[in-house]
Amino acid sequence: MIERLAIIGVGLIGGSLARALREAGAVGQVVGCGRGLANLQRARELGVVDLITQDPAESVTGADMVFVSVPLGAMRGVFEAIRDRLEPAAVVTDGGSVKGSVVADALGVFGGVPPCLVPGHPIAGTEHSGVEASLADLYRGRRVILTPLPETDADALARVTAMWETCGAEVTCMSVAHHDEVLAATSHLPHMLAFGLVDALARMRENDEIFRYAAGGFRDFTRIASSNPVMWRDICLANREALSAMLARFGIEMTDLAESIRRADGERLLAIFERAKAARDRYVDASRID
Ligand SMILES: NC(=O)c1ccc[n+]([C@@H]2O[C@H](COP(=O)([O-])OP(=O)(O)OC[C@H]3O[C@@H](n4cnc5c(N)ncnc54)[C@H](O)[C@@H]3O)[C@@H](O)[C@H]2O)c1
Ligand SMILES: O=C(O)C(=O)C[C@]1(C(=O)O)C=C[C@@H](O)C=C1
Repeated sequence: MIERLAIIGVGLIGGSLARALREAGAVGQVVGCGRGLANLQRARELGVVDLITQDPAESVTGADMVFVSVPLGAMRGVFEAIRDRLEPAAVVTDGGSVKGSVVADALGVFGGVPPCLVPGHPIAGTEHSGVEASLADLYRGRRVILTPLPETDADALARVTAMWETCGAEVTCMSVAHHDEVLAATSHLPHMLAFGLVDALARMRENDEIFRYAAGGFRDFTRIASSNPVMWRDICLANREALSAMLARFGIEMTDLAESIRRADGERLLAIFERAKAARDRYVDASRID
């Protein structure tokens, strides 16, 4: 049971956590903190939070759990604002999509990794933003990755694990570097492909015609190109090393595919598509959390 939860950044991710914990009856009071007053007022109207403030330092007063769910570029500023105001027993965790940058921000601000910090990342989301888009069941049956450090307090890790399990998620721990490499491949690269494809097509003269005939495949593949541009700029900058390596590798694969098409190498094309179909079918089966 969390007595007082501070959510700094009451958007899709923070709002969904508050909703899930409330629905489970696992939280006493929720304090919402953000920059936009209208979004905070809406969060209170929707019953996602009880109290609102635009001051991160004020939001953590009396909080036993602090969840930071702001874009990655704003993490450091939030850490600076709350550093001297955290309760001695408070646990701090976050939902940022890249973990190396969050840990680096914490190191820079706290002068070392604070034992109360449990870096985390719910592998769940949508292309929508803001509290209005938050959902009580966003994390049900989904995975949450935690990247505890050697300094991380075992009790803090247990409390954050229990919090996510209460939301119906399955918690996995891994190293910061491994997290950032894996997510560069499975989340950040696909977003680059979707943004890149839509932008390229939209800039082509004949695109009015092209988009008119785009159907299910285009829609499925490009849904994530409607995601928040600021959030994705920050993710790219925060994970630029792993993402650049992944883009370079993928570029080689695309060149190979294009060459097979140019050479009319049907055998090679079939081999690639059969391998890909088998891998995706396996993934779909394996990614089900019952
Ligand atoms: N959207 C997704 O699918 C998804 C999934 C997993 C993790 N994440 C991560 O979660 C975090 C939040 O993403 P989101 O989708 O909830 O975004 P969002 O835009 O819905 O919410 C972010 C909120 O943070 C507030 N904010 C921005 N700067 C702030 C600051 N300096 N101080 C206080 N509040 C501030 C914004 O006003 C907004 O209400 C990001 O770090 C993102 O990488 C997103
Ligand atoms: O489903 C979506 O819309 C998402 O983009 C969610 C998604 C992803 O799967 O890539 C996006 C970013 C995250 O950090 C975690 C999850």
